[in-house]
Parts: sequence; C-alpha cells; structure tokens
Amino acid sequence: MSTTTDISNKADIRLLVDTFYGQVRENTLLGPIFNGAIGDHWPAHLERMYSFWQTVLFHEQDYQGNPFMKHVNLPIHQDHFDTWLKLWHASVDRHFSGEKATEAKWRGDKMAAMFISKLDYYRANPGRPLL
Ligand code: HEM
Repeated sequence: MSTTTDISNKADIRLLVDTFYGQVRENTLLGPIFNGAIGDHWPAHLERMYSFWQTVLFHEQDYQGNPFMKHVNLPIHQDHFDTWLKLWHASVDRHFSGEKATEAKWRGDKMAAMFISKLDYYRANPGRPLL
C-alpha cells in the first residue's frame, strides 16, 4: 500500500517545488545555469514556480507569463533536460503518489519535449519567430 498521498493543495506544491529546486541548486550540471540566471532572486523565482504549477495542476489562473522565452538564451540542451526531468520525477515520487503526481510528471515530460523542439527551431532559424 502506498504511504504517500497525492498533490492536493498549494502547500503540497510548495513542498514539491522547494524539494525540486533544492536538488537543482546542488546539481553540478543545472545548478550553475540556474544560479547564474537567477542570482539573488530565488524567492521571487520560487513564488512564480508555485503559481505556475498551481495553474498547471489545478487550473487556477495564478500564473501569467511566457515560460519558453525565459529559456531561449540559456545554454541548455538535451542532457540538461534529461537531468531536469530526472530531478523533477524524483521530487514528485519522494513526496507524492496518485493522479496529480502522475500528471505533474507527465506535464514536465511534455513541456520539456516542447521546449527542446522549440529551442531547436529557434537555434536553426535565428530571427524567424515560429508564429
Ligand atoms: C534544462 C532545463 C531547464 C533549465 C536550465 C531552466 C532554467 C530556468 C531559469 C534559469 C529560469 C529563470 C529565468 C529568468 O527569470 O530569467 C526559468 C524559469 C522558468 N522555467 Fe525553466 N528551466 C528548465 C526547464 C523547464 C521546464 C521543463 C519547465 C516546464 C515544466 C520550466 C518552466 C519554467 C517556468 C514556468 C519559469 C518561470 C518563467 C517566468 O518567470 O514567468 N523550465 N527556468
């Protein structure tokens, strides 16, 4: 029998996001990229990420923004996304199980795949917006 419960409220999202970015910051591949871009704005970044996942998982319009464009100029490739996903899945599994936990991992997978595909396009076609 499972000993963990599902993601069910904003406190759960905070725990998940805090766990994930705690791992990210210590990761030798991802840590320098995040710390370089975010500097001393971690509290603001975490607040945005709580809102983002609240919107994605619970359909509450808490987050507004254009996540992809924040990644366009970062030096990130497949191996960074593989590591991001490994840490994201591990953070979800560490605390939660159930429908929302599965969805959180699935959404991470889909958005990472979409980011990689769009990054490939932007790098191959500089100055030519997709839309
Ligand atoms: C290689 C993997 C990734 C790296 C290194 C990365 C890095 C970053 C960094 C440095 C920022 C802050 C940018 C800034 O404030 O200037 C950011 C923001 C963000 N990232 Fe990522 N990211 C990655 C993958 C993802 C994925 C897969 C998702 C979606 C599930 C995601 C969602 C977001 C969102 C929502 C923001 C906030 C955008 C805003 O401020 O409105 N990231 N990311």
